[in-house]
Amino acid sequence: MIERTLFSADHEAFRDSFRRFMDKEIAPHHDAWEEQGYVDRAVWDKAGENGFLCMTLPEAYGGSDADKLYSVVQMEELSRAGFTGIGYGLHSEIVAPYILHYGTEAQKQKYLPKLASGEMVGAIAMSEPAAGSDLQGVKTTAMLQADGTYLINGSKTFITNGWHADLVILVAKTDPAAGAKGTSLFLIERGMPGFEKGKRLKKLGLKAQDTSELFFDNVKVSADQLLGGTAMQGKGFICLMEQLPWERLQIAIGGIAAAQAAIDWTVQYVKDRKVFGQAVGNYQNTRYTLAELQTEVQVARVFVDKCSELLLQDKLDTATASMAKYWCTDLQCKVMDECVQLHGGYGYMWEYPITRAYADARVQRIYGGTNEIMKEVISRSMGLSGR
Ligand SMILES: Cc1cc2nc3c(=O)[nH]c(=O)nc-3n(C[C@H](O)[C@H](O)[C@H](O)COP(=O)(O)OP(=O)(O)OC[C@H]3O[C@@H](n4cnc5c(N)ncnc54)[C@H](O)[C@@H]3O)c2cc1C
Repeated sequence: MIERTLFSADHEAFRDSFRRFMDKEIAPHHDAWEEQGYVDRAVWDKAGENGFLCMTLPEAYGGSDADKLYSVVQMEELSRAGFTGIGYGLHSEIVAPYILHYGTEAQKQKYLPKLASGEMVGAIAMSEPAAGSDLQGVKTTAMLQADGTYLINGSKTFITNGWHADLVILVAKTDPAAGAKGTSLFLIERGMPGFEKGKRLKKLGLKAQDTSELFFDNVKVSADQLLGGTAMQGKGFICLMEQLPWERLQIAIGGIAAAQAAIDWTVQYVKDRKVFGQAVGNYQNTRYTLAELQTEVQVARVFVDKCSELLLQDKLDTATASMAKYWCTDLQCKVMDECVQLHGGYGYMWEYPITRAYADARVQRIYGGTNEIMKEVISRSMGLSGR
């Protein structure tokens, strides 16, 4: 295996300490959380207390000024262990950065320390029942009123951390006739009159993740809740586009870590499992299958590590990140399928981690922009267009 050069000794020490945290605070409970359909709120507080949320924020806003590789380590560890109910990544590396990059100073001071401490759980609400890939088709509106407030109406679905969320970055149209240029981002807090959570959605995988519907019925907010203030009205789509490379790379990072874990479990399983008087791992089909999967995951990891390097240098472009997202998640699903096969009937039993990993993997090709949309982005970067 090619030695990874991405991480320093400090990153690896952090990996050890986060593993200890997972062993103590997550591992004993994750099965029960899958049964109940959400993680206990306390696991957010504990992560905050231990400095595991929003690590890359500046210290002035409650973070640790850590580089993004600490977040990469955390994502890898959660994915490797299959703790897919834990939404720290989206909270720390998607929601908080929007506020850090585009928020007013008052918004940063109001919300970032609470996100870092775990006092607030964050979510981002783009998708709607009739608008996922086509975000320009968002129907939720935030109409400016004569008194300077905004009146918000609409609904969102499939929102990660949605049920626990105390703070939601909401994508809404401030000028429905203006297409992408009429899109703005709002900061919506739990308890604002007219803002209601819908049901937690029952899913094929990510059983402990509180993915929810959100409803907005005449929610009246002041201009203070417009992310970045009135100067940012109509600029929401640009913010969404700017954040895409890192968001997509995060999915690829998780995908490759999960795929490697699946290979490792399967190697152990096929050594132990005997059929026709010998280990399953002795069969050439098993050995070649695992050799092929390991080769592909190794190749993918080198590419993803390179993308992380580019990210640190601020050079990761959307098309390259889209390649990582599409290719690594396709590979993740292929690895899970082959590894389930090598487990035989046990690979179909929920108590086996490979079964859960198989179910959890499927959504990786769908959210964060579907893999078809990734190919649209990549082909456009090659000067190709369907229209
Ligand atoms: C578990 C889970 C968590 C999620 N978390 C969040 C979240 O936190 N916040 C949030 O806002 N959203 C979230 N989503 C929503 C997710 O981002 C969308 O489901 C995704 O973008 C796809 O949109 P859609 O479901 O409307 O599918 P559609 O857009 O209806 O797509 C249907 C099919 O058409 C294909 N398609 C669409 N357009 C094209 C095209 N131009 N060319 C070729 N094929 C195309 C798609 O690839 C797909 O195969 C989550 C979804 C899930 C399942």
